[in-house]
Amino acid sequence: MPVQRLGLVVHGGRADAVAAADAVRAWCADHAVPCHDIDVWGGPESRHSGRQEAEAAGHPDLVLTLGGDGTFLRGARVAVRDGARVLGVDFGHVGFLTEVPGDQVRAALDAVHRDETQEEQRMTLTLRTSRALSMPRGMAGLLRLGRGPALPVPSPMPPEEDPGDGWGVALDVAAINDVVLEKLVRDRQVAIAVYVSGRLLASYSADAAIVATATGSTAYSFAAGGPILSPRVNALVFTPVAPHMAFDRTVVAGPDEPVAARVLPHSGPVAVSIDGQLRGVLEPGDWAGVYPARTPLRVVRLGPTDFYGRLRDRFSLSDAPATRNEAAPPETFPAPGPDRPDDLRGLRLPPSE
Ligand SMILES: NC(=O)c1ccc[n+]([C@@H]2O[C@H](COP(=O)([O-])OP(=O)(O)OC[C@H]3O[C@@H](n4cnc5c(N)ncnc54)[C@H](O)[C@@H]3O)[C@@H](O)[C@H]2O)c1
Ligand SMILES: Nc1ncnc2c1ncn2[C@@H]1O[C@H](COP(=O)(O)OP(=O)(O)OP(=O)(O)O)[C@@H](O)[C@H]1O
Repeated sequence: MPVQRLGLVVHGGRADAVAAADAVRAWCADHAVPCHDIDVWGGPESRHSGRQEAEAAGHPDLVLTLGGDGTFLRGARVAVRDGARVLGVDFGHVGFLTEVPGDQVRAALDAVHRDETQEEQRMTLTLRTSRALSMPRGMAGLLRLGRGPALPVPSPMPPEEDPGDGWGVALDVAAINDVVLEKLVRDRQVAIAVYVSGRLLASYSADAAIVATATGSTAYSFAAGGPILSPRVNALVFTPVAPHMAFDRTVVAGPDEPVAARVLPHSGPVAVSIDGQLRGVLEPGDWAGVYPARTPLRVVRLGPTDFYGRLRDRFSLSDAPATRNEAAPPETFPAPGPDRPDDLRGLRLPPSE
């Protein structure tokens, strides 16, 4: 379907992204597509939830981001609320989530408009907490030392969704990368009992506990020693950060196996971060349960994804020194041939020639 309305998220600190935004507006004018700038950075009065941003932008069906992974996450937060698609144009440092090189923005928009693109659905995470989240007094000032003003605390889902006592409060939020429970103050670790699929796994005293999606498996979860998951996998990846115990392994849970944590009595305050943004604080006695959100993120792909090529490229993977004298191996396996044996037909492999 052609683009009906475009929401534009721009990394204002990058001259090339700002210039590309002008090209996008010109493309929209040429194609009679309404274009709405979405200010996801704004001051304290203008930082809104994804749902409010989507409404203020007139519910775009395509959110285009011009920036790095952070800019993509900010735009995706708006897109996922409405089931809109998101396309990331790369003007950043890592560019794991962005799809299109900066100089190909017009060609990419043409392809989307002509319906020549593909869509990839990424599982997102949401959570229930024992009580509505709140932010401690003075936090807003501290957050200004970081990436700018805080997002609002997530609202509870409408009451009709809530079955009542004991199940806590369902929060109206969708994480693309991760939900992180981390220590709020540097000298007080989090102490949490962790449950997978409703069963106690272990109690941890740690700097943080990460619950990541496959998308987030290359972000904080990776830095904490977690595994890399294909974006095609729907799973919850639980990884403790610096746990003070011998068992520090990741546990990968299925999409119907929630990961929950009870904050233990002697724990320090626990910051709840969603995709890197602090959204509230839990205290001893509180709990949080993380599970798949109802809406997946719809990511525009210009062609078949080469996730593993991107992995090799973005993480600058180098081959073992012991293989240095070998001839460079072929880029693909198996060598492409015209006909694929029957038993390989259903598998995702590089296209045959
Ligand atoms: N130690 C760490 O690596 C660490 C610590 C805190 C948060 N984070 C991550 O930062 C994310 C927020 O990203 P941001 O750009 O707004 O803040 P940021 O700039 O602090 O991000 C940190 C880095 O993570 C990269 N990144 C983000 N999502 C990624 C993904 N899915 N795969 C690979 N790399 C990814 C970014 O490009 C950036 O280089 C959080 O969701 C969390 O996963 C990482
Ligand atoms: N329009 C804007 N107004 C105010 N601040 C902005 C604007 N655009 C970007 N910024 C600031 O730029 C920074 C964006 O950093 P962030 O790391 O999220 O970008 P990114 O897209 O991930 O790019 P990179 O890959 O270079 O990190 C934030 O500090 C944000 O406040």
